[in-house]
Amino acid sequence: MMSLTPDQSRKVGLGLMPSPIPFLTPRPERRRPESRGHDWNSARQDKDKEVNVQVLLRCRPLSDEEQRTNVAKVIACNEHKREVTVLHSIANKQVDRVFTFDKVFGPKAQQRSIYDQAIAPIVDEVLEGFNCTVFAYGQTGTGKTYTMEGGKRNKGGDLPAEAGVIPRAIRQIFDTLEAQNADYSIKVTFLELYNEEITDLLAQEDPSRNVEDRQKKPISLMEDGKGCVVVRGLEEEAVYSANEIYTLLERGAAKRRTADTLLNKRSSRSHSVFSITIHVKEAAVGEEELIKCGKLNLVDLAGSENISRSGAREGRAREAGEINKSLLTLGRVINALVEHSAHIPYRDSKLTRLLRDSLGGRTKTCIIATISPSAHALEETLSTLDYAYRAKSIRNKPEANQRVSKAVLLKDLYLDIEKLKEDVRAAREKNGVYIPHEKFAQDEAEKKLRIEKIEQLENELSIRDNQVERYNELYLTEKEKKIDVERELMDCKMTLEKSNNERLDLEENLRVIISTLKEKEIIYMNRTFFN
Ligand SMILES: Nc1ncnc2c1ncn2[C@@H]1O[C@H](COP(=O)(O)OP(=O)(O)OP(=O)(O)O)[C@@H](O)[C@H]1O
Repeated sequence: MMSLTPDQSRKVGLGLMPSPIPFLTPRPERRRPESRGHDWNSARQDKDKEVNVQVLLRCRPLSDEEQRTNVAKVIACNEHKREVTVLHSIANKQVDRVFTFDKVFGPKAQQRSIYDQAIAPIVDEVLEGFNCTVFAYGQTGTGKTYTMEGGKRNKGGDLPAEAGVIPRAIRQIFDTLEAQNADYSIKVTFLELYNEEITDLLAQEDPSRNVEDRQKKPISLMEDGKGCVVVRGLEEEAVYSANEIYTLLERGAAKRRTADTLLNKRSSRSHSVFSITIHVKEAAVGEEELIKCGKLNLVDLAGSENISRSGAREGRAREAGEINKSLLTLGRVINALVEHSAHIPYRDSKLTRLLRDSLGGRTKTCIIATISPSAHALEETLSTLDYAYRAKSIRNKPEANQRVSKAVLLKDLYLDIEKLKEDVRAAREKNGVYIPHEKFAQDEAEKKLRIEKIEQLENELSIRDNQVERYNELYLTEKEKKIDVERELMDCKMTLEKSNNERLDLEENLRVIISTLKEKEIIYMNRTFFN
């Protein structure tokens, strides 16, 4: 079981779903925010409204190297028609393929324009209390990280033109809340999923701990009993200004593992999830102060290319295999959702467990598919386009998070503190991890139910096995009977053929006899006539 260090216990962060967080209001003296006109009742009325996952397509420009070597371009983007055309010829015959997406951004599209058109409205939804996810999907080197994180910061602290979705989202959140004079808190987490293991990209190395302790990152995924996935042991970092984000991104980027591949020297072979949780104090209703909460997940997936093409070998085979397992499961989840299958294999990989609510759940989701215009990447580009096109038909039911009263939030926090104290005690005494009594009882009850279910399934399986065995025996008997009948049929056919041949011989003989008789009759008549 995992144990927590006192340092972690201070900062333990929970969940892809918003967790109760201390209300860090930077300016308590500020006046109440003006209402932005959002009607929470209407948000609740929207409960059953299904919306499709939004899919955007971004094609990067040819790199300097590609331009220098005159690499052919096989992609044409029509932003106005929201179409991307893959110029393709087979045996001198032009067989272009055209795909339509919710938005298409060509090689000239600027980071700012993509953000303003596609992401800013999503961040507005987060500020209204929704959970939203944006994830980047595509082949290595097509610009996923460029789109999500973007270029380096300017010295002055302004956003550079190359800033990606993450810094722009943080800037928009701060700007909006400041303009409203809102009381708010913003917290971020940054995790990496690599070889089905989660690493906290924001966790500071504690030099006082020994190497073994440092390597043991007790981060695990847990279900919270309400169908939500919780990342246990993840540090939540409070952010007080938009400029701080670069320090966090740099801290995270430094920790991200990269491996050289034949396609891209510093190819990211892991998935990363950057989450921003916002708590905003709303106008008080009577005595009660209400707090709304929204969460934005920004997911940068590992390169989608297949293992053989990326040149991953031997030492990295496991690594590549695991990454593929997560992406394959993501593909299977998308297929199952599109085909309305009864079983969606979310549990088959950590990535799909993490993204569960974003695919077919209550989260608003947007996928940015990134492609290269180069002829060399044609095969992967077509596969990304097919994948992204399929994802367009996934339907989610976005639901705004319930507002919580400050009193309830504080109560939750006190409970959390108590739990963390117990965790620390358990860690100090090195006797495992503290689990509250109710949680333990609930886990035990679930375990009992699961054991009963397994027994029931085993019984059903054994009944089915017996049936299968019986049917097998029946099948074998029938098969033998069939062989006998076939043999008899063959004998009959041979007898029939023999009889037929005999009949033909007899008929031939008869014909000879008749003709002989006729000849004799003529001779006899001639003799009689001349005599
Ligand atoms: N739209 C773009 N405009 C200009 N340069 C771009 C664009 N997209 C990507 N690039 C450049 O292409 C290179 C590869 O991009 P990036 O690292 O973002 O790819 P990636 O898809 O994240 O790859 P990986 O899967 O390895 O993480 C970088 O040098 C980046 O600056």
